[in-house]
Amino acid sequence: MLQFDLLATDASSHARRGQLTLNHGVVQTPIFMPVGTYGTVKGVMPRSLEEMGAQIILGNTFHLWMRPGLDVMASFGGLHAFEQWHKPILTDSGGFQVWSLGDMRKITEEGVHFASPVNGDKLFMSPEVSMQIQTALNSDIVMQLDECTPYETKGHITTEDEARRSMEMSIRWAKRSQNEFARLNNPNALFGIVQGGMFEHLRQESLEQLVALDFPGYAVGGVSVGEPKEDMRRIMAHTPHRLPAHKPRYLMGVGTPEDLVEGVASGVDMFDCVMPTRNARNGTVFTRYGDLKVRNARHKQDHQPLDTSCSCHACAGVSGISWDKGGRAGFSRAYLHHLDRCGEMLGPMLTTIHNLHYYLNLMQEVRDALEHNRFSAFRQQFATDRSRGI
Ligand SMILES: O=c1[nH]cnc2cc3nc(NCCN4CCOCC4)[nH]c3cc12
Ligand SMILES: [Zn+2]
Repeated sequence: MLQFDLLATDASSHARRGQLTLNHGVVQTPIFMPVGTYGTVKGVMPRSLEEMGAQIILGNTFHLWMRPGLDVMASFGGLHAFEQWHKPILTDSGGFQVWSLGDMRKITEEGVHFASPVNGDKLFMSPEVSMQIQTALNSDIVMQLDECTPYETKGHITTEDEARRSMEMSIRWAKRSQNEFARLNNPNALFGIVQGGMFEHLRQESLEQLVALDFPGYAVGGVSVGEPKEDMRRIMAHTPHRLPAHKPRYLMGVGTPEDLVEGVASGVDMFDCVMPTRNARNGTVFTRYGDLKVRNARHKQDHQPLDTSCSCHACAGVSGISWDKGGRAGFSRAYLHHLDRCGEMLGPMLTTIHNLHYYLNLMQEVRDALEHNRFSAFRQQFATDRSRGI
C-alpha cells in the first residue's frame, strides 16, 4: 500500500513538501534514507536512528540474499523483525550490485547469471527472482529489477545506441517485475526506475513508457555511476519534475548535501547515499560551514565540537544543546582527532552519528522551509554557509 499527499509546493522551483503513507508508517518528504546494506546502518543502533529522525532506511536485496539468505529472512517474516527496525524499509532490486560484479556476471534478456562473491555458487537474478526476494524481505518499497546503464566501461563511454538498448530492456524488466509482484500478491509498493543514460530524449522515452505502466512511485536511476557532476546535474534537472506530480520521486545513490538541496529544487522527494556513513568511517565530517577531516592536526587542541550549530549526541551530548547556544556537553574536535589517531572504534561511531544527523537535519530544515514558503531563501543561505569553510 502507498499513499502520497502533496502538502506544499514552492513557487520558484520544482520543490515540494509531501507525506508518504506506507505499510510500516508515515514518512515526511523530502527525505534522506540511511543505507543499511547488510541489515544494519553500520555502527548505529535502530533506537539512535529513530532519535536522530530517520523515518525510512534502505536494505539491499542482493547482499541479504547472499547472507543470511532467504530462509532466514522468511523465518523472521522479513527484514523488520530481523534487524529490529519497525518503520518503513526500501529495498533496492539487487541489479546495481550484480552489475558491480563486473566480469563475474553474464547479462541475458532472461536475467543475470553470476558467481556468488561469497562462496562462488552459480546464481541467477531475474525480475521474477528479485520480486520473490523482496517479497520475503517484506520491504515497504520494492524496486523493479533494471539494468543500471553504466556511464563508461573500461574507458569506453556508453553510446546513445547502447543506452537505448539498455533502457529498453529495463522497460521490459519493469513489466516482468510488475507481473511477478502482482502474482505474488505483494501488499507493498513497487517503483519503476527511469534509465536512458546521459541522453535527455532517452530519459523522456523511458519515463513515458514507465508512466504508462502506472507504478505508485518512480526512481531516477543510472546516475551517480562515475559520470561527470555536470551530467548528473543535467539529468537531475531534466527528469524528476517530468514524472507524475502526485507520485513520489526517488533519485538513487545521490549525493552530497548540495546535491540533496538542488535535487529537492528539481522535484525530488527521496534520496539515499552511502556518503554520510562511508565518509564518517574515514573521518570526513559534514558541517553547516563546510567539510572537516578529524585527522587534520589543526584539531589537536580544538575544544569546539565538530559543528558548533549541531545538536547531535556527538556535538551536544545528551543535552542536545548546541555549542553556539551555550551547550558544552558534546565531544570536542580534539577528542575526535585523538580517537582517530588511536584507531579507537568510538571515533567512527561518533562521526557516523553526526553525519547521519547532519543529513537528516538538513532535510528537516528543507521541510520547514517549504512549509513556511521560504525554500528559495533557505537554498541561498545554505550554499553561502557551506562555502564559508571552517
Ligand atoms: O540505476 C540504478 N538502478 C538500481 N539501483 C541503483 C543504485 C545506485 N546507486 C548509485 N550510486 C551510488 C554509488 N555508490 C557510490 C559509493 O559507493 C557505493 C555505491 N547509482 C545507482 C543507480 C541505480
Ligand atoms: Zn553533530
